[in-house]
Amino acid sequence: MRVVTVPTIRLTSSKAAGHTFTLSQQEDELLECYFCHVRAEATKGLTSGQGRFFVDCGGNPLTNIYSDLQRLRKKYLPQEPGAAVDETPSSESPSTSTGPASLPTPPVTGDIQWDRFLEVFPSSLHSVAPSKRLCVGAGFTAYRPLYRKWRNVQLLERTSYILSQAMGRHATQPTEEAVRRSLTKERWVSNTPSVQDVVRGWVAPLGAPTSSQSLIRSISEQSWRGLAVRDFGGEKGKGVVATCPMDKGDVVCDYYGTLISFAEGHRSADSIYCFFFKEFCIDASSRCDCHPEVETYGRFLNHSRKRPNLKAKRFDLTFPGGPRPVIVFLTMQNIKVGEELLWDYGVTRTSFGGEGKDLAWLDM
Ligand SMILES: C[S@@+](CC[C@H](N)C(=O)[O-])C[C@H]1O[C@@H](n2cnc3c(N)ncnc32)[C@H](O)[C@@H]1O
Repeated sequence: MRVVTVPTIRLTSSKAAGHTFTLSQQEDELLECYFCHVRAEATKGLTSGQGRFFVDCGGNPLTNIYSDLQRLRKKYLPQEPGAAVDETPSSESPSTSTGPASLPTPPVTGDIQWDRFLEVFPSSLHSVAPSKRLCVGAGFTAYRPLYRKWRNVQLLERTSYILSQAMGRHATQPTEEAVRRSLTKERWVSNTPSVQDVVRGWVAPLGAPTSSQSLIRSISEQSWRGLAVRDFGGEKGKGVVATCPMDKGDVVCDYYGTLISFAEGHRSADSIYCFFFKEFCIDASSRCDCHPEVETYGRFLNHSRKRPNLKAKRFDLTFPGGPRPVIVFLTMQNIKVGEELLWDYGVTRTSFGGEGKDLAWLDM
Protein backbone atom coordinates (compact mmCIF):
# COMPACT_ATOMS: atom_id res chain seq x y z
CA MET A 1 0.00 0.00 0.00
CA ARG A 2 1.67 3.27 -1.16
CA VAL A 3 0.11 6.24 0.56
CA VAL A 4 3.15 8.43 0.84
CA THR A 5 1.94 11.17 -1.49
CA VAL A 6 -1.66 11.25 -0.20
CA PRO A 7 -1.49 9.50 3.15
CA THR A 8 -5.25 9.36 3.64
CA ILE A 9 -7.38 6.25 3.77
CA ARG A 10 -11.11 6.15 3.25
CA LEU A 11 -12.80 2.98 4.37
CA THR A 12 -15.39 1.85 1.85
CA SER A 13 -16.36 -1.51 3.21
CA SER A 14 -16.65 -3.09 6.64
CA LYS A 15 -18.40 -1.70 9.68
CA ALA A 16 -16.27 1.42 9.52
CA ALA A 17 -17.39 2.37 6.01
CA GLY A 18 -17.28 6.09 5.33
CA HIS A 19 -14.54 6.91 7.83
CA THR A 20 -11.46 8.67 6.60
CA PHE A 21 -8.21 9.21 8.40
CA THR A 22 -4.76 10.50 7.74
CA LEU A 23 -1.60 8.54 8.27
CA SER A 24 1.62 9.82 9.71
CA GLN A 25 4.77 8.76 7.93
CA GLN A 26 5.45 6.26 10.67
CA GLU A 27 2.01 4.71 10.32
CA ASP A 28 2.35 4.65 6.58
CA GLU A 29 5.59 2.74 6.91
CA LEU A 30 3.96 0.43 9.41
CA LEU A 31 1.16 -0.45 6.98
CA GLU A 32 3.62 -0.80 4.12
CA CYS A 33 5.53 -3.27 6.25
CA TYR A 34 2.30 -5.08 7.16
CA PHE A 35 1.34 -5.66 3.54
CA CYS A 36 4.80 -6.37 2.19
CA HIS A 37 6.02 -8.58 4.99
CA VAL A 38 3.44 -9.64 7.58
CA ARG A 39 0.69 -10.43 5.06
CA ALA A 40 2.90 -10.71 1.97
CA GLU A 41 1.59 -14.14 0.96
CA ALA A 42 -2.06 -13.24 1.35
CA THR A 43 -1.86 -9.95 -0.56
CA LYS A 44 0.33 -11.17 -3.42
CA GLY A 45 -2.34 -11.18 -6.11
CA LEU A 46 -4.22 -8.08 -4.98
CA THR A 47 -4.03 -4.68 -6.59
CA SER A 48 -3.35 -1.68 -4.41
CA GLY A 49 -6.14 0.36 -2.89
CA GLN A 50 -9.57 -1.04 -2.15
CA GLY A 51 -9.62 -4.52 -0.67
CA ARG A 52 -6.05 -4.40 0.52
CA PHE A 53 -6.79 -2.92 3.87
CA PHE A 54 -6.38 -5.52 6.59
CA VAL A 55 -6.78 -9.00 5.31
CA ASP A 56 -6.63 -12.25 7.16
CA CYS A 57 -4.08 -14.95 6.45
CA GLY A 58 -6.34 -16.28 3.69
CA GLY A 59 -6.44 -12.90 1.93
CA ASN A 60 -10.06 -12.17 2.96
CA PRO A 61 -10.89 -8.62 4.05
CA LEU A 62 -11.43 -8.40 7.80
CA THR A 63 -14.66 -6.95 9.04
CA ASN A 64 -13.53 -5.29 12.24
CA ILE A 65 -10.95 -2.88 10.94
CA TYR A 66 -10.82 -0.68 14.01
CA SER A 67 -10.07 -3.55 16.29
CA ASP A 68 -7.26 -4.77 14.03
CA LEU A 69 -5.91 -1.31 13.59
CA GLN A 70 -5.76 -0.98 17.35
CA ARG A 71 -3.90 -4.26 17.70
CA LEU A 72 -1.44 -3.47 14.94
CA ARG A 73 -0.81 -0.06 16.40
CA LYS A 74 -0.31 -1.47 19.85
CA LYS A 75 2.00 -4.19 18.62
CA TYR A 76 4.27 -2.19 16.35
CA LEU A 77 4.07 1.49 17.26
CA PRO A 78 6.06 2.65 20.27
CA GLN A 79 3.68 3.74 23.05
CA GLU A 80 4.20 7.05 24.74
CA PRO A 81 4.87 6.29 28.38
CA GLY A 82 1.77 6.86 30.49
CA ALA A 83 -0.44 7.56 27.48
CA ALA A 84 -4.03 7.01 28.50
CA VAL A 85 -6.35 5.10 26.21
CA ASP A 86 -9.00 7.41 24.81
CA GLU A 87 -12.42 5.84 25.30
CA THR A 88 -14.34 8.48 23.33
CA PRO A 89 -15.94 7.17 20.16
CA SER A 90 -14.66 8.95 17.07
CA SER A 91 -16.95 11.12 14.97
CA GLU A 92 -17.63 10.79 11.26
CA SER A 93 -15.35 13.70 10.41
CA PRO A 94 -11.93 12.99 8.96
CA SER A 95 -8.91 13.13 11.20
CA THR A 96 -6.59 15.96 10.25
CA SER A 97 -3.78 15.28 12.65
CA THR A 98 -0.51 14.10 11.14
CA GLY A 99 1.41 13.59 14.36
CA PRO A 100 2.80 10.26 15.47
CA ALA A 101 -0.56 9.12 16.88
CA SER A 102 -2.84 10.34 14.12
CA LEU A 103 -4.78 7.12 13.57
CA PRO A 104 -8.34 7.73 14.73
CA THR A 105 -9.57 6.52 18.03
CA PRO A 106 -11.97 3.77 17.05
CA PRO A 107 -15.61 3.75 18.09
CA VAL A 108 -15.07 1.54 21.10
CA THR A 109 -17.54 -1.30 21.25
CA GLY A 110 -17.93 -3.50 24.31
CA ASP A 111 -15.88 -6.27 22.71
CA ILE A 112 -13.01 -4.01 21.75
CA GLN A 113 -12.92 -2.48 25.22
CA TRP A 114 -12.92 -5.94 26.70
CA ASP A 115 -10.09 -7.08 24.38
CA ARG A 116 -8.09 -4.04 25.40
CA PHE A 117 -8.81 -4.58 29.07
CA LEU A 118 -7.60 -8.18 28.80
CA GLU A 119 -4.46 -7.10 26.98
CA VAL A 120 -3.63 -4.69 29.79
CA PHE A 121 -4.79 -6.95 32.62
CA PRO A 122 -4.44 -10.55 31.43
CA SER A 123 -6.61 -12.93 33.37
CA SER A 124 -5.03 -16.13 34.55
CA LEU A 125 -5.44 -18.58 37.39
CA HIS A 126 -3.15 -16.71 39.72
CA SER A 127 -3.37 -13.11 38.53
CA VAL A 128 -4.66 -10.50 40.95
CA ALA A 129 -7.71 -8.44 39.95
CA PRO A 130 -6.69 -4.91 38.89
CA SER A 131 -7.43 -2.20 41.42
CA LYS A 132 -9.61 0.82 40.64
CA ARG A 133 -6.47 2.98 40.53
CA LEU A 134 -4.83 0.71 37.94
CA CYS A 135 -8.00 0.55 35.81
CA VAL A 136 -8.46 4.30 35.77
CA GLY A 137 -4.73 4.85 35.28
CA ALA A 138 -4.85 2.66 32.17
CA GLY A 139 -7.66 4.76 30.72
CA PHE A 140 -10.63 2.58 31.66
CA THR A 141 -12.74 5.22 33.36
CA ALA A 142 -15.93 3.14 33.03
CA TYR A 143 -14.10 0.12 34.39
CA ARG A 144 -16.80 -1.51 36.55
CA PRO A 145 -18.45 -3.85 33.97
CA LEU A 146 -15.02 -4.80 32.62
CA TYR A 147 -13.75 -5.47 36.13
CA ARG A 148 -16.80 -7.63 36.92
CA LYS A 149 -16.41 -9.57 33.68
CA TRP A 150 -12.71 -10.04 34.41
CA ARG A 151 -13.55 -11.56 37.80
CA ASN A 152 -16.20 -13.83 36.23
CA VAL A 153 -13.73 -15.07 33.63
CA GLN A 154 -11.13 -15.80 36.28
CA LEU A 155 -13.71 -17.47 38.49
CA LEU A 156 -14.67 -19.78 35.64
CA GLU A 157 -11.06 -20.59 34.96
CA ARG A 158 -10.42 -21.32 38.63
CA THR A 159 -13.55 -23.44 38.87
CA SER A 160 -12.51 -25.53 35.85
CA TYR A 161 -9.00 -25.87 37.21
CA ILE A 162 -10.13 -27.05 40.64
CA LEU A 163 -12.54 -29.44 38.97
CA SER A 164 -9.73 -30.91 36.91
CA GLN A 165 -7.67 -31.39 40.10
CA ALA A 166 -10.46 -32.80 42.23
CA MET A 167 -12.34 -35.00 39.78
CA GLY A 168 -12.27 -38.70 40.45
CA ARG A 169 -10.77 -41.24 38.10
CA HIS A 170 -12.83 -41.48 34.89
CA ALA A 171 -13.83 -37.83 35.39
CA THR A 172 -16.51 -38.61 37.96
CA GLN A 173 -18.07 -35.84 40.06
CA PRO A 174 -15.63 -34.66 42.77
CA THR A 175 -16.53 -34.87 46.45
CA GLU A 176 -16.74 -31.68 48.53
CA GLU A 177 -13.76 -32.91 50.53
CA ALA A 178 -11.58 -33.32 47.41
CA VAL A 179 -12.56 -29.85 46.20
CA ARG A 180 -11.77 -28.31 49.59
CA ARG A 181 -8.31 -29.93 49.57
CA SER A 182 -7.55 -28.63 46.08
CA LEU A 183 -8.76 -25.13 46.95
CA THR A 184 -6.62 -24.98 50.09
CA LYS A 185 -3.49 -25.74 48.07
CA GLU A 186 -4.02 -22.68 45.87
CA ARG A 187 -4.08 -20.05 48.64
CA TRP A 188 -6.18 -17.63 46.61
CA VAL A 189 -7.19 -14.75 48.82
CA SER A 190 -10.10 -13.42 46.80
CA ASN A 191 -12.29 -14.37 43.84
CA THR A 192 -12.21 -17.95 45.04
CA PRO A 193 -15.00 -20.29 43.92
CA SER A 194 -16.96 -21.89 46.73
CA VAL A 195 -16.74 -25.63 47.31
CA GLN A 196 -20.41 -26.00 46.38
CA ASP A 197 -20.03 -24.01 43.17
CA VAL A 198 -17.15 -26.19 42.05
CA VAL A 199 -19.06 -29.39 42.77
CA ARG A 200 -22.13 -27.99 40.99
CA GLY A 201 -19.95 -26.90 38.07
CA TRP A 202 -19.08 -30.48 37.23
CA VAL A 203 -20.60 -31.76 34.02
CA ALA A 204 -20.39 -35.19 32.51
CA PRO A 205 -17.47 -35.44 30.09
CA LEU A 206 -18.24 -35.56 26.39
CA GLY A 207 -16.57 -38.78 25.36
CA ALA A 208 -12.92 -38.89 24.42
CA PRO A 209 -10.80 -35.71 24.26
CA THR A 210 -10.87 -35.85 20.48
CA SER A 211 -14.64 -35.31 20.51
CA SER A 212 -14.22 -32.29 22.79
CA GLN A 213 -11.74 -30.92 20.29
CA SER A 214 -14.11 -31.45 17.39
CA LEU A 215 -16.91 -29.85 19.41
CA ILE A 216 -14.75 -26.79 20.05
CA ARG A 217 -13.96 -26.63 16.34
CA SER A 218 -17.61 -26.93 15.30
CA ILE A 219 -18.62 -24.21 17.76
CA SER A 220 -15.80 -21.86 16.79
CA GLU A 221 -16.42 -22.31 13.08
CA GLN A 222 -20.21 -22.75 13.35
CA SER A 223 -19.80 -25.58 10.88
CA TRP A 224 -22.84 -27.65 11.89
CA ARG A 225 -24.11 -29.94 9.17
CA GLY A 226 -27.48 -31.47 8.36
CA LEU A 227 -29.54 -28.43 9.42
CA ALA A 228 -31.63 -25.83 7.63
CA VAL A 229 -33.69 -22.87 8.82
CA ARG A 230 -37.31 -23.10 7.64
CA ASP A 231 -39.92 -20.38 7.89
CA PHE A 232 -43.13 -21.88 9.28
CA GLY A 233 -44.88 -18.53 9.08
CA GLY A 234 -47.41 -17.18 11.55
CA GLU A 235 -46.69 -16.86 15.21
CA LYS A 236 -44.13 -19.64 15.14
CA GLY A 237 -41.88 -17.98 12.61
CA LYS A 238 -38.63 -19.68 11.75
CA GLY A 239 -37.46 -23.06 13.00
CA VAL A 240 -34.76 -25.62 12.28
CA VAL A 241 -35.26 -28.87 10.34
CA ALA A 242 -32.95 -31.83 9.79
CA THR A 243 -31.59 -32.25 6.27
CA CYS A 244 -29.97 -35.61 7.02
CA PRO A 245 -30.96 -38.54 9.25
CA MET A 246 -29.62 -38.30 12.81
CA ASP A 247 -29.05 -40.93 15.46
CA LYS A 248 -30.08 -40.71 19.09
CA GLY A 249 -27.32 -38.93 21.05
CA ASP A 250 -25.91 -36.97 18.09
CA VAL A 251 -24.66 -33.43 18.69
CA VAL A 252 -26.84 -31.10 16.63
CA CYS A 253 -25.51 -27.60 17.29
CA ASP A 254 -24.84 -25.19 20.13
CA TYR A 255 -26.76 -22.18 21.38
CA TYR A 256 -24.31 -19.68 19.95
CA GLY A 257 -24.20 -16.16 21.33
CA THR A 258 -22.52 -13.84 23.79
CA LEU A 259 -21.98 -15.12 27.31
CA ILE A 260 -23.32 -12.55 29.78
CA SER A 261 -24.39 -12.68 33.39
CA PHE A 262 -27.86 -13.84 34.39
CA ALA A 263 -28.73 -10.33 35.56
CA GLU A 264 -27.54 -8.72 32.32
CA GLY A 265 -29.69 -11.19 30.37
CA HIS A 266 -32.76 -10.15 32.31
CA ARG A 267 -32.09 -6.52 31.52
CA SER A 268 -31.78 -7.31 27.80
CA ALA A 269 -34.69 -5.88 25.85
CA ASP A 270 -34.85 -8.69 23.28
CA SER A 271 -34.83 -11.66 25.58
CA ILE A 272 -36.61 -14.18 23.34
CA TYR A 273 -33.12 -15.11 22.13
CA CYS A 274 -31.59 -15.44 25.57
CA PHE A 275 -30.76 -18.83 27.05
CA PHE A 276 -30.56 -18.69 30.84
CA PHE A 277 -28.70 -21.23 32.92
CA LYS A 278 -27.47 -20.98 36.49
CA GLU A 279 -25.53 -17.74 36.85
CA PHE A 280 -25.11 -17.18 33.09
CA CYS A 281 -27.07 -16.29 30.02
CA ILE A 282 -26.21 -16.72 26.35
CA ASP A 283 -27.53 -13.79 24.37
CA ALA A 284 -28.16 -14.66 20.73
CA SER A 285 -30.26 -11.56 19.98
CA SER A 286 -28.10 -10.46 17.10
CA ARG A 287 -25.72 -11.98 14.64
CA CYS A 288 -22.28 -12.23 16.15
CA ASP A 289 -19.27 -10.20 15.04
CA CYS A 290 -17.19 -13.31 14.49
CA HIS A 291 -19.68 -14.96 12.10
CA PRO A 292 -21.62 -11.99 10.68
CA GLU A 293 -22.53 -13.88 7.52
CA VAL A 294 -23.73 -17.03 9.30
CA GLU A 295 -27.24 -17.74 10.55
CA THR A 296 -26.50 -19.60 13.77
CA TYR A 297 -28.99 -22.43 14.33
CA GLY A 298 -29.45 -22.63 18.11
CA ARG A 299 -31.40 -19.37 18.30
CA PHE A 300 -33.97 -20.63 15.78
CA LEU A 301 -34.83 -23.87 17.56
CA ASN A 302 -38.49 -23.81 18.58
CA HIS A 303 -40.14 -25.15 21.71
CA SER A 304 -42.16 -28.27 22.33
CA ARG A 305 -43.18 -29.58 25.71
CA LYS A 306 -45.04 -32.62 24.40
CA ARG A 307 -42.77 -33.85 21.61
CA PRO A 308 -39.24 -32.54 22.08
CA ASN A 309 -36.57 -34.42 20.14
CA LEU A 310 -33.56 -32.47 21.46
CA LYS A 311 -32.24 -31.79 24.91
CA ALA A 312 -29.94 -28.95 25.91
CA LYS A 313 -26.82 -29.87 27.86
CA ARG A 314 -24.13 -27.72 29.37
CA PHE A 315 -20.44 -28.47 28.75
CA ASP A 316 -17.44 -26.60 30.08
CA LEU A 317 -14.90 -26.42 27.29
CA THR A 318 -11.47 -24.89 27.09
CA PHE A 319 -11.31 -22.71 23.99
CA PRO A 320 -8.08 -21.06 22.79
CA GLY A 321 -9.33 -17.87 24.50
CA GLY A 322 -9.96 -19.65 27.81
CA PRO A 323 -12.57 -21.90 29.40
CA ARG A 324 -16.25 -21.14 29.07
CA PRO A 325 -19.54 -22.96 29.42
CA VAL A 326 -21.50 -23.78 26.28
CA ILE A 327 -24.97 -25.14 25.66
CA VAL A 328 -25.11 -27.99 23.18
CA PHE A 329 -28.23 -29.67 21.76
CA LEU A 330 -28.25 -33.47 21.58
CA THR A 331 -30.87 -35.63 19.88
CA MET A 332 -33.10 -37.65 22.21
CA GLN A 333 -34.15 -40.09 19.48
CA ASN A 334 -33.44 -40.94 15.84
CA ILE A 335 -34.46 -38.06 13.56
CA LYS A 336 -35.78 -38.27 10.00
CA VAL A 337 -34.94 -35.87 7.18
CA GLY A 338 -37.33 -32.91 7.18
CA GLU A 339 -38.31 -33.33 10.86
CA GLU A 340 -38.41 -30.13 12.87
CA LEU A 341 -35.92 -30.04 15.76
CA LEU A 342 -37.61 -29.02 19.00
CA TRP A 343 -36.59 -28.75 22.64
CA ASP A 344 -38.52 -28.06 25.79
CA TYR A 345 -37.79 -24.46 26.80
CA GLY A 346 -38.71 -25.49 30.33
CA VAL A 347 -40.93 -22.47 30.85
CA THR A 348 -44.54 -22.46 32.00
CA ARG A 349 -47.32 -19.94 31.71
CA THR A 350 -46.49 -18.61 35.13
CA SER A 351 -42.70 -18.68 34.89
CA PHE A 352 -42.72 -17.08 31.42
CA GLY A 353 -44.60 -14.19 32.94
CA GLY A 354 -46.84 -11.46 31.52
CA GLU A 355 -47.80 -12.18 27.94
CA GLY A 356 -46.71 -15.81 28.45
CA LYS A 357 -50.04 -16.50 30.11
CA ASP A 358 -51.78 -16.26 26.74
CA LEU A 359 -49.31 -18.25 24.70
CA ALA A 360 -50.94 -21.51 23.66
CA TRP A 361 -47.70 -22.87 22.20
CA LEU A 362 -46.08 -23.10 25.61
CA ASP A 363 -48.24 -26.14 26.40
CA MET A 364 -47.77 -27.93 23.09
C1 LIG B 1 -35.67 -18.72 20.35
S1 LIG B 1 -36.95 -18.12 19.34
C2 LIG B 1 -37.15 -19.42 18.18
C3 LIG B 1 -37.09 -18.91 16.76
C4 LIG B 1 -38.28 -18.10 16.33
N1 LIG B 1 -39.35 -18.97 15.90
C5 LIG B 1 -37.92 -17.12 15.24
O1 LIG B 1 -38.53 -17.12 14.16
O2 LIG B 1 -37.00 -16.34 15.42
C6 LIG B 1 -38.30 -18.27 20.46
C7 LIG B 1 -39.58 -17.71 19.92
O3 LIG B 1 -40.11 -18.54 18.89
C8 LIG B 1 -41.52 -18.68 19.00
N2 LIG B 1 -41.83 -20.09 19.24
C9 LIG B 1 -41.03 -21.04 19.74
N3 LIG B 1 -41.61 -22.23 19.77
C10 LIG B 1 -42.84 -22.05 19.29
C11 LIG B 1 -43.97 -22.91 19.08
N4 LIG B 1 -43.91 -24.20 19.37
N5 LIG B 1 -45.08 -22.37 18.56
C12 LIG B 1 -45.16 -21.06 18.26
N6 LIG B 1 -44.14 -20.19 18.43
C13 LIG B 1 -42.99 -20.67 18.95
C14 LIG B 1 -41.93 -17.80 20.15
O4 LIG B 1 -42.28 -16.54 19.62
C15 LIG B 1 -40.67 -17.68 20.97
O5 LIG B 1 -40.64 -16.49 21.72
